[in-house]
Amino acid sequence: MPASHTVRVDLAERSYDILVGKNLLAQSGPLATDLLNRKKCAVVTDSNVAPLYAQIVLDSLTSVGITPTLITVPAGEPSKSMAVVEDINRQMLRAGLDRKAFLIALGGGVIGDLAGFVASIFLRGIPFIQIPTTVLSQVDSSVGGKTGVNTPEGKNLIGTFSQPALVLADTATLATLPPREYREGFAEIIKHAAIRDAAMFDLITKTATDSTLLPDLIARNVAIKARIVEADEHELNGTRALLNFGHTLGHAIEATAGYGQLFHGEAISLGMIAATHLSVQHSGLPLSDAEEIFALLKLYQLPTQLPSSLLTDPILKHMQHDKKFSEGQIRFVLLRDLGEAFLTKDLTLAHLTSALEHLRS
Ligand SMILES: NC(=O)c1ccc[n+]([C@@H]2O[C@H](COP(=O)([O-])OP(=O)(O)OC[C@H]3O[C@@H](n4cnc5c(N)ncnc54)[C@H](O)[C@@H]3O)[C@@H](O)[C@H]2O)c1
Ligand SMILES: O=C(O)C(=O)C[C@@H](O)[C@H](O)[C@H](O)COP(=O)(O)O
Ligand SMILES: [Zn+2]
Repeated sequence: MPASHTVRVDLAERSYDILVGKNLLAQSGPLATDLLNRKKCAVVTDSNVAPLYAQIVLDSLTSVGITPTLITVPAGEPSKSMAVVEDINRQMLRAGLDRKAFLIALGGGVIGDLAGFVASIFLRGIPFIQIPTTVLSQVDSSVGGKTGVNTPEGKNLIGTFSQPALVLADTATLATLPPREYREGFAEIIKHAAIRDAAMFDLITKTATDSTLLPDLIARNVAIKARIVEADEHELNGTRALLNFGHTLGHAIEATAGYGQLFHGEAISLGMIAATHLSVQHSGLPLSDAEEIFALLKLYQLPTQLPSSLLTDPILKHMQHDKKFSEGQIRFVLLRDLGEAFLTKDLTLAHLTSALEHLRS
């Protein structure tokens, strides 16, 4: 069955398709062969996804004469580490994979970031295909080429820009997501709408009670990211930085909680509420718009209050290790209106402290 939606990411020689639809896993072998014409590959996945979906992908690969090596890492954010990167690279070397091999990242954003990074450095780089299996990874992390791992100092501090050759977003896989992991992805969906497309709020609201709308929402929502990445692939001209809405404090909150304690989307929900509050105070965002964002995050049962165990000082310390903090200045994304984001360096630590206080009230 063909994909129900195709979104093209136009990046000259690094262009690729995002296919969105049901039962794409079973087509991964023929699609990979048509595109790459390579005979060996690593399939990197995690311990939750492997028993559910690895065999379908392995069978599809072998059906077209590709020899796959399955590599499974423990599920969860702590696997996004340099130690696991080294381990995967060494497993690939021991399996005899060479520069003619390719890699498939099968899983959520953790696997996409981790395995995409491995592909970008293994023998100085081999092509890779993203097969995202969470809402978050289908609308966000599988697209745009940001790969990498965390360190105790902060999120995503080691990594590369490396675009996939193809993204296969099989929406049938979302049926097995636990509810908390399903809902988490809507934080990034709401983020895309908040920064670029206020009209999408309606579809996001309707999808909460009608999941048949999900493939359409995913395709339309990931297209927002695709257009932004096309305009600023390497985050150089200020356009791509808008995708960091909610992330300046969100990443710091996520790292302070301890990787995996608060999910990425949950931390970004808190970061967006803080950024929305600052937008009302500093950039004229109407309070009713801020309330609309808040209501949508609530609808998807995302966190709206900072856990009391997370103290302000450690959060601000983590924030100062982030890529968004440089030469004493904080890069922050605010909203002027729903769907209209902009970048500022005018906020101070005092402003962020007050936004964190707001998150506690
Ligand atoms: N590169 C980017 O542009 C980008 C964008 C957004 C987020 N991220 C990163 O993505 C990561 C978060 O991704 P995530 O939310 O997908 O987390 P995740 O990869 O940890 O997946 C969430 C959980 O769901 C399980 N799972 C995955 N697919 C499943 C399925 N179909 N059925 C049942 N269980 C399944 C996983 O094993 C895991 O336990 C963070 O590290 C974040 O920093 C990267
Ligand atoms: O693709 C981007 O650009 C994003 O900012 C998407 C974010 O949702 C994602 O969490 C990203 O990893 C954050 O980027 P970082 O450079 O701040 O680590
Ligand atoms: Zn994010």
